[in-house]
Amino acid sequence: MASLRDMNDNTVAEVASLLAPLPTLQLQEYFNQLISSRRCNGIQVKHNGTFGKGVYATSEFQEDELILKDEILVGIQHSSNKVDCLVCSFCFRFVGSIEKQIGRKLYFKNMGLSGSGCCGGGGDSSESEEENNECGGASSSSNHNSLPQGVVSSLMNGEMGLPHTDKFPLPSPLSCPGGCQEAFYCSGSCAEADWESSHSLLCTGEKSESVSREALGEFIKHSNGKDQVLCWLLIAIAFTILRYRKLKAEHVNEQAKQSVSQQSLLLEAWKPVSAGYKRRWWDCIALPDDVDPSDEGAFRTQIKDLACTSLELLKKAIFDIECEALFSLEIYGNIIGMFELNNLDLVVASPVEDYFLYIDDLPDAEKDEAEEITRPFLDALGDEYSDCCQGTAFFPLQSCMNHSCCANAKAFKREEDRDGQAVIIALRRISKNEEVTISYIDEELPYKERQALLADYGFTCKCPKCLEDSTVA
Ligand SMILES: C[S@@+](CC[C@H](N)C(=O)[O-])C[C@H]1O[C@@H](n2cnc3c(N)ncnc32)[C@H](O)[C@@H]1O
Repeated sequence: MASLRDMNDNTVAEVASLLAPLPTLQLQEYFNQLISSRRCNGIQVKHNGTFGKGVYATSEFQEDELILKDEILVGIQHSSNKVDCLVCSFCFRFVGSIEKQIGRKLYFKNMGLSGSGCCGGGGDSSESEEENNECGGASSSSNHNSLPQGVVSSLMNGEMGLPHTDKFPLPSPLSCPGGCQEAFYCSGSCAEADWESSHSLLCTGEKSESVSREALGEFIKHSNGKDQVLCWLLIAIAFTILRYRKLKAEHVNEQAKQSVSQQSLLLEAWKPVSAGYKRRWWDCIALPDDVDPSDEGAFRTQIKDLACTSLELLKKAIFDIECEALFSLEIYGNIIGMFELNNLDLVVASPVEDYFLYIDDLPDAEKDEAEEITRPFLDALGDEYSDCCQGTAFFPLQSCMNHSCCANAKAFKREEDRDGQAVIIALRRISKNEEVTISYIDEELPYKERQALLADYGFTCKCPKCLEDSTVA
């Protein structure tokens, strides 16, 4: 087990430097670059003096105006949601066709595998799913009439077509270039970007660059059975290793110009993770409701033991001696802790929902004609016709937003936002220099419940609403 005790002095020093806060100037430079690459010029990230970094408006925003669209650094679709929605493994856009989406879902449903529900299931959230995604309502029966498997298969395989689906074209799914049959993409550029950023190390197919595909499979199985956050961690470590290798390759080409140490290359590769707010997983994880406060110590030890076990599996799967520091328990705990404190729901609305709403809105004669064909499928899907893509992700800029129970912004997917990016919209006018805040919790809850939920993030909220409510609570 890679505890600090087992590591040589160099690696111990490397772990310490990875965990040291980034110098202010470097941090500022990193976020300035990120902001300009995202083309969201009305904001800046800066320290607010009281609780770390925050996002501030550098120009005025009007109500409903877009403040920020942030790309995912590391994200995952919930494993239970994978049978409900076929999406690009990199950008989370729906792929295939309406027929394929419906056929596939019914196929898994007939096997008893589907059914996470649109607004149910999965993952810690710093934003309510309701706000991220509005699930509409075509009239559907909750009576799940199953269809013959032959009909379902021909729909899934593209042998059977449904009316009006040409209005909802989706990109054809491209298979993983590594041959894993688990990742699919909406385009060659997404396939390439995913391969380069993490998937080449995580692919279980024949072209995998992992140390052991068997160990990788074991790690994934273990994580899905315990806590999906471990899969997220696997991607975060693979991402850092591949960034390191890329920087090293670039450096080898530039070697004659200047000499850069292995340690500084790893520090540079680690910067996106380094810039995130973090604490150790077993220190910051919220105590579940069913654990008695007197058992808190034992619970935290149990979480640390889980981290130790999964770290062993991870090392067998993707260990890289040049990045040994990443495989220490301290780093491991801090990456998961960062995720726990910063993750945002990843939600992408379903084109299948749009399709049935479109049919429902057709003029009577056309609607009757279409529904004769579509109705059995809608009935078979039941309320799950509108299931959206659900997952969880870390967004480097959005994660700098602090909380307020009377926030001036929120995460909200608009009609046109059809991929996994985080979209932040102004809830009211925001003036220049004002801090942009979002609510991590349901701000309509009573004061005490809000504070209890926010305790999981390690702070007591002192926003104007809390200050006022605390006097009457
Ligand atoms: C998602 S991060 C927000 C950015 C963070 N301030 C940073 O320095 O990167 C969440 C953490 O920020 C701090 N935080 C956010 N909102 C806060 C608030 N209203 N009061 C006190 N601390 C807050 C807490 O430590 C929380 O765990």
